Amino acid sequence: MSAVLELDGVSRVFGGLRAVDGVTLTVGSGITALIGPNGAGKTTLFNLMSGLLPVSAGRIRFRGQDITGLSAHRRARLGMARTLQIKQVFAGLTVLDNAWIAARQRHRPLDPFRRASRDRVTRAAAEEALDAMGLLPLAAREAGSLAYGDVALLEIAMALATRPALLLLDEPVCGMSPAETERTVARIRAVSATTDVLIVEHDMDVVFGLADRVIVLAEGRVLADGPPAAIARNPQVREAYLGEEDAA
Ligand SMILES: Nc1ncnc2c1ncn2[C@@H]1O[C@H](COP(=O)(O)OP(=O)(O)OP(=O)(O)O)[C@@H](O)[C@H]1O
Repeated sequence: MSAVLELDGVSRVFGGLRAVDGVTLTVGSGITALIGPNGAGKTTLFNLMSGLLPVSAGRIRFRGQDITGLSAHRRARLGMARTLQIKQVFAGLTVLDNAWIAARQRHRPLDPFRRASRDRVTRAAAEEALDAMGLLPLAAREAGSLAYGDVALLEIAMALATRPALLLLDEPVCGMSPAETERTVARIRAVSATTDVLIVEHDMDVVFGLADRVIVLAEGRVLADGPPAAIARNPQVREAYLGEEDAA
């Protein structure tokens, strides 16, 4: 089985600080969770993967292709989709239009004469993505009128509408009620049957309930990498988190 995403010695330096320090890892099929104490470098690593930040050193391959120097936009067109901690939907547009705009970014036409068939593909991708997130009944609603949990689901739907090979989710249940969290977790689990997912998440119940594999980052380095049960037992991981609690 080949990995969808491969990082080899990836580092990112901010001034004198090595926020990400020589990370080598692969992201394979199913749901991979990236966890770690505050300041471990998770967000920075996520931004390096998606191309929001350039690496200071190392290489990144996506579906076998070296993408180290590619912009976030180019990575998206190759099939990498991401959501951000700060929700980004067009509040004045309908739910369907939001998904449609997202779908169109990936399925942009090269041939203007094929516009009609392209529009069908775009619309189908938008509707499938909304359906996957349970949002089809809200398709005609203005996105700005949605409950917080539905906005978060719409954001994931917008990423899915590009029909990605890899979906990167940054704290997808942050700020949600327990009921919204449960619903979102079930949707992400269903999506993972057809799309590989990498999730950065602080909620340990979500991580250990959802992930097939957990990668623990501490001080910019990979501390542990394995199935959830082994990670939960790992003494170094426990120590990294206990240290955080002591400091709090
Ligand atoms: N743009 C930046 N400029 C300078 N330092 C930064 C920048 N972004 C992150 N850092 C530093 O890099 C380190 C890693 O930060 P990062 O946000 O990646 O960690 P994190 O694991 O996502 O933390 P949290 O769980 O608190 O969100 C921190 O020490 C942070 O202060």
